Amino acid sequence: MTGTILATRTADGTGETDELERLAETAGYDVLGTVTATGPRDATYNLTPGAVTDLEARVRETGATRVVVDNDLTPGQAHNIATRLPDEVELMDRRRLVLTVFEQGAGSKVARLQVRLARLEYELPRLRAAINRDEATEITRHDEEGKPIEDHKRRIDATKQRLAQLSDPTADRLARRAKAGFDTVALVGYTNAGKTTLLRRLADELALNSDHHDDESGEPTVRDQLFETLNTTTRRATCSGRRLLLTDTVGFVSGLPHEFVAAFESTMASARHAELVLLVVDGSDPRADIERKLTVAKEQLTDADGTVLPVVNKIDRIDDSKRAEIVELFETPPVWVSATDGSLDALRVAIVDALPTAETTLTVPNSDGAMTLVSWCYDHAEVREIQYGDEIAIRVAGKPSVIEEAERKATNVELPVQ
Ligand SMILES: Nc1nc2c(ncn2[C@@H]2O[C@H](COP(=O)(O)OP(=O)(O)OP(=O)(O)O)[C@@H](O)[C@H]2O)c(=O)[nH]1
Ligand SMILES: [Mg+2]
Repeated sequence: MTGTILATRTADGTGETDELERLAETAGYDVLGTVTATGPRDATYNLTPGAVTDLEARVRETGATRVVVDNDLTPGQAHNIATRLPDEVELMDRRRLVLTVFEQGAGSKVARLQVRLARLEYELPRLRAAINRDEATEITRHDEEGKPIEDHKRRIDATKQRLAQLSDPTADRLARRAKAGFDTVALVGYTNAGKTTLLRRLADELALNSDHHDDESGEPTVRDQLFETLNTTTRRATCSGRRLLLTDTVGFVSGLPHEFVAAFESTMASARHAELVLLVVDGSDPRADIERKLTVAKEQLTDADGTVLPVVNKIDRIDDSKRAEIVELFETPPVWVSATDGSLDALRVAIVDALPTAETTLTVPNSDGAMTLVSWCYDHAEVREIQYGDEIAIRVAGKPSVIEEAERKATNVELPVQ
């Protein structure tokens, strides 16, 4: 653990450091204290001069070896703050901290390359600024040719090329699966909302099989940390006879630095192409946070193909008055759940209701072929009613392409041999 001091700036004195603190803890830093600057933006530090003086004092008094500033710092601002701090203190801005957390969490090859690209892009303007200040010697001592900017750019290009070669198969995979009769459902939402916990509950209660794909490292993990899920995980579930593929995604974060958009891209692709998106919200957050986080989510989901179903999680931690207070934030009524306590039946019903559904009645001669069709219907859709006689009438509902296939199969059922 390295002793860390956080620094934030707010215009009106209502500083919010929870998220920064959790990010720092997720990175494994020991947070020793926070300095809050109140007042307008200051171009030299992006803090206030008074706060930088406080920061300097706090660092010296606690022996902290790292400072994390909540705002994004230009290379010049970073330099100005760094010169006020003891030499051994590492200074990072919020972006650099998010990068560090991503670096620790990236599991798959693609995720690692995306994080590497984000880091190289983050470093490029800083490297330029350092060279302009004639202080490049330290940063560039590994660059023997002495062309650090060109080399850096070459590394960026090489990383982009490797990423392109490993092009993300998410969209293809989802299209294939949708064709194969699966309803694709993605869980999205702010980091720590409870997506992974919910996925595990739904899959555990409903799973016939689990379906693992390349990008994933086994059982999805749940820890009280941000960005616990950096790689998507897909598991199979069955809901009212319908076969679902549930995909977990990395949590959103507000003010996502642009370098990370690519890192989020592959996980967001699964959400964008899913037939249904469960937008998971932590109901125990303060109302204002929920509102802010919903705005972030909406931005990310503007081009989603499917229906978006809001799900308010952690209702074990809220009372009726809190519910009444937050319900008005939603354009469509949310489903209320607790992923850790209580039943998810209402959610399962809501999932099936929200999926595109077709219904048909198949009438086929009573034969062995009919029995095969009946059992196929039970495996792939919801059999709502069945009547046996000389003919068998099966009223069945499910994914439209599955119902079409059932109709095709029904026309091929042959008369029984007399
Ligand atoms: N009290 C309570 N805690 C919950 C509930 N659901 C999840 N949690 C806790 O919330 C924390 C975060 O849950 P995760 O499932 O990892 O959240 P996530 O949305 O997957 O987070 P990221 O992967 O970081 O995006 C864990 O400590 C869970 O145990 C709930 O219904 N009630
Ligand atoms: Mg998760």
